[in-house]
This record gives sequence, structure tokens and C-alpha cells, in this order.
Amino acid sequence: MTEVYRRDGRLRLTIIGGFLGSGKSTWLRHQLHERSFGPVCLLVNEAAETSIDDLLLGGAEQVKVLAGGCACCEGRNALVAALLRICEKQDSTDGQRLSGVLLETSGLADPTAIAKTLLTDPVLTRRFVVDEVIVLMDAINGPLQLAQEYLGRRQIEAAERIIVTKIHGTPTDQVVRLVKTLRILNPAAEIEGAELGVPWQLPSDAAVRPYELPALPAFSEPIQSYRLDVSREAGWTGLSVWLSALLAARGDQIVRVKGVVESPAGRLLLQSVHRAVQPPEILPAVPANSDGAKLESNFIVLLGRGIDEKTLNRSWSKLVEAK
Ligand SMILES: Nc1nc2c(ncn2[C@@H]2O[C@H](COP(=O)(O)OP(=O)(O)OP(=O)(O)O)[C@@H](O)[C@H]2O)c(=O)[nH]1
Repeated sequence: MTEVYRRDGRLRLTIIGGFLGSGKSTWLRHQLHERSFGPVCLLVNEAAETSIDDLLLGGAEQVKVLAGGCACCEGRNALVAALLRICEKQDSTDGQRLSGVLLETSGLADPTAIAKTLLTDPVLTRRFVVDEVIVLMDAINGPLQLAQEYLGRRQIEAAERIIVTKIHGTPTDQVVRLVKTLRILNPAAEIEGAELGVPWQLPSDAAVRPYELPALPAFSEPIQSYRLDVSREAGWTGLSVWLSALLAARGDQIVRVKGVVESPAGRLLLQSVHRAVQPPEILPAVPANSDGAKLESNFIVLLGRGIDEKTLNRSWSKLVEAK
């Protein structure tokens, strides 16, 4: 059994990666609830300026947000600074002793680049050890991501442990093909299944073949984030109808939507992955363990390619005017 604290005093850094919407926060939430990682500080990195994941992730000793840039590229310095602050706090007498740090990367991050940051920083290498790189892949969207997204493949190649999510309800042969393809991309990684964070048996079938993946260019148009402030006038129903129509028309371009909207029932978390809109979830009134996060509401963040911000705003304004 792994000891909670390393004998050399270094903190374990666990990197949790995976494409946009693959299920990182959902899986982590369950692990934190089960206290699978011991006393940890959780760093949540989001590519968008507005962070939402931290609102859901109580259960760690501390939750810190690195928003507005991937920790593997433009957010690298913020990551280094955050890790150094954790060390300072550990050295101070009032700092609670941690066994490690969990870094939930943005869905657009390359875990290898993050690990490299740590391994090339002389101070960080003395204080941290990269314990494990865990990458999540969603059984529904994974096959398309591997076929189309170079980054999706890079993430899988970086993993020591791959967790396939959203298995329940996905056709069995799709899951088997995906797992076989993952084994080809990364023969050394352990591959497990999970459904909403809970371990889930992966199906197998010797007769099913892996996907044939086309060659991909290393660079493609970057996925960008857009924030839309959604006024209350449209109401919850107006917003969900508008969003469903938007995703029906542009679900190929819009990879991920997350938002927080006020409703008579409380603050609702709204999210979608491609065209699949999830049932809304009522958010806790105050996010647990958060570092004084602002409780923003009535906005959505869209991540995708080729989204015209003006058209988006115009379309939303039309809905509000029609009210
Ligand atoms: N059915 C099912 N849905 C899941 C599972 N894991 C996550 N989801 C849903 O998929 C959506 C995205 O999950 P998240 O955990 O937010 O994904 P993420 O990787 O943290 O997303 P980003 O941080 O935006 O990249 C949510 O609506 C989840 O409820 C799963 O195992 N099964």
C-alpha cells in the first residue's frame, strides 16, 4: 500500500487530463468524496477566463483555480507560481500537511508539457514528484476525438492510467473498439472504466477490431472560448431552448458549453458536450474550500472553433427582445 506521505518529503503531483468534457471533474469529485488521494490540494486549470469546475469540487483540503490559460502553455507561469505557493504554505507552521497536489488540467492541455514544466524547474523538482498522469476519455465522443484531434491522441499517449468514462448506454462494440484503439496508442497504460466516477467493468470482445486512425496534422485551428452574459429576462426555459437550437445547428463547432444561471430553485449549472445537453444541476450556495471564488451567475462559456461572437450575441439579443 502506498504511504500517505513520501519519505523524502516531496509532494506527489497527480496530473488529471483528458479532452473537453471527457469527465475529469465528475471522476475527481467521486475520488475526493471517497478520499482516494488522501489530504490533497486541488488545482483546477481552465482554459476559459471564467472557472466553473471549482464550484463542484469540494472535498479537497484546498481548491485553487488557474483560469484563463492552459497550464501547458500560456498558463505555465501561473502553474509554477501556484505550486511554489503551496510549498511556502507547507513550510509555514500553520500550513496543513498535504500528501500531494491534484492538478485537473484544462481539456485543451497536453499533460506531457505540464510534466516537463515540473521536471525542468530546479526548485519544483526538489519539492514535487510527478506521481501519475491519469487521462480520461469519454466513450461517446472519444472515437471522433481520436480521429480528428491531434491533442486527443497526445493526451492518451501521455497517460500512465486511462479511464474510459460514459460507458453505460454507449454501444458495447464502440467501447470495445475504443479500448483496443487506446491500447494501440499507448500499450503501457493501465486502462479502466468508470461511470460517474465509480469503477465500471470494461467490455471485451476478441472479434471487434480497433478504429483505424487517419494521419493528422500536429496543428489545427485552436479551440477558443467565448463568454456570453445571459440576462435573466429570457428565463431558464428560454435559455435552454436557445441553447438546444444553437447546438443542433452548430454542435460540430461548439465542443463544450458550461454556464451558471440563476433560477427560482437556486443557481443551476448548465452544461453540454457537443450536442448532448446534460440535465441542469443545482449548485451549492457557497463552493466548499474555494479560495474566495466570486459567485458569478447568468453566464455561459462556449468552447469551440469558428464561432462568430457577433452572431452569437445577436442571436441571444433576439431571444431577449422577443420576450
Ligand atoms: N453518463 C455519464 N456522464 C458523465 C460521466 N462523466 C461525466 N459525465 C457528464 O459529462 C459532462 C462533462 O463532465 P465533466 O466532469 O464536467 O467533464 P470535464 O472533463 O471536467 O470537462 P471540462 O473541464 O470542460 O473539460 C457532464 O455533464 C457530466 O455529468 C460518466 O461517466 N457517465
